[in-house]
Amino acid sequence: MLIFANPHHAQHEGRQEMFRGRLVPCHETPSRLEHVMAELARRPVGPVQDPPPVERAVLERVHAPRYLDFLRTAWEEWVALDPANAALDALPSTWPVRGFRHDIEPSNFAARMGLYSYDAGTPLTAGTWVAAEAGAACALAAAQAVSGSRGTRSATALTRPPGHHAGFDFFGGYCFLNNAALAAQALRDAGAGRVAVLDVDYHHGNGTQSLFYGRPDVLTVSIHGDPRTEYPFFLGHADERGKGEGLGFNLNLPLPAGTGFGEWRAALQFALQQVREFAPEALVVALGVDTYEGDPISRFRLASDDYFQLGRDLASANLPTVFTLEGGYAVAAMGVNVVNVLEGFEGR
Ligand SMILES: NCCCNCCCCCC(O)(O)C(F)(F)F
Ligand SMILES: [Zn+2]
Repeated sequence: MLIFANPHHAQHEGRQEMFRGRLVPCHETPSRLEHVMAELARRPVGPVQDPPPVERAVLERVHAPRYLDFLRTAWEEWVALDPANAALDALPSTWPVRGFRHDIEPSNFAARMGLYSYDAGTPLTAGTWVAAEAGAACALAAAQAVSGSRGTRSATALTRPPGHHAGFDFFGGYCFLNNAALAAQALRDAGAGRVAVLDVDYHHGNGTQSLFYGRPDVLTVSIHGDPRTEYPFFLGHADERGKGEGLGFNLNLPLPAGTGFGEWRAALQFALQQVREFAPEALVVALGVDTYEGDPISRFRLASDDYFQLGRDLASANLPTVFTLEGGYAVAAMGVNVVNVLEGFEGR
């Protein structure tokens, strides 16, 4: 397995997020990835390398140019408003919900923060763009590594910030660039006729679903906490099956809070069966380990040893596979749980 680690991830370190109505210290911290890197040093599953730079045109295969422009310059705009802003993260506070217009881009910075986001839990900081772009580079390098005849069997984008909540032109849920979607699109552009994305993070991959919802060439499957009670709340129900020629190529498997590995694994087996029937040339796994029983913000009950089984089950699909790191907030167990998946996948 080739591993591409984000050398700039620590440049994204939010101070506070709006969480359950209060501003609290961020859950999505640099130490999450540091724990994974430390565990990989103890239990190597393959060579770890920096990714090559990413080209803007490749990011535009998934994200809107005006959104990318905004992300790249948002921090300097924020500080230009008031030098004191340099000591604060930028957070949105007003959003264009139903009935508002999205076609005209206001010149007001607070308005543009809201135009390009959907929650106030995702602080934008001085280094966010550099970190997010380098994370996308990891995902693209991993996709490249498994592409074509000389492709390796598996590759992992070891990165933060995560990506699966980010859409065509919006950030949220700690995500800015959709790494799993970028990998899937890159696999398609490298010649894979069909690609499946399987999202095993605790939270529904709303961004990934929305990006491919009308397309039959990318199957998107997500196993997650029931959105009636769990974030992101407003997408992820079982009746969302795709639209137009993409109808039948989106599958949501919402599970109740409190779900244990037995029921969760049954959903995984069903998801893998649908992937097999789709017969893709490659698989992207949006790997969040916030399904862990000790996760502070999530409510499934997987134990660390269950992640070995998850890795083995994913390997049973027998597909060239790209892993993108998504969520997981029990920081001390983060490294063990992620490496358990990768070791299980590699048949260790
Ligand atoms: N009252 C619930 C508030 C939840 N706050 C946001 C949770 C974001 C989860 C992010 C994630 O774990 O899905 C990702 F993989 F993207 F990192
Ligand atoms: Zn999550």
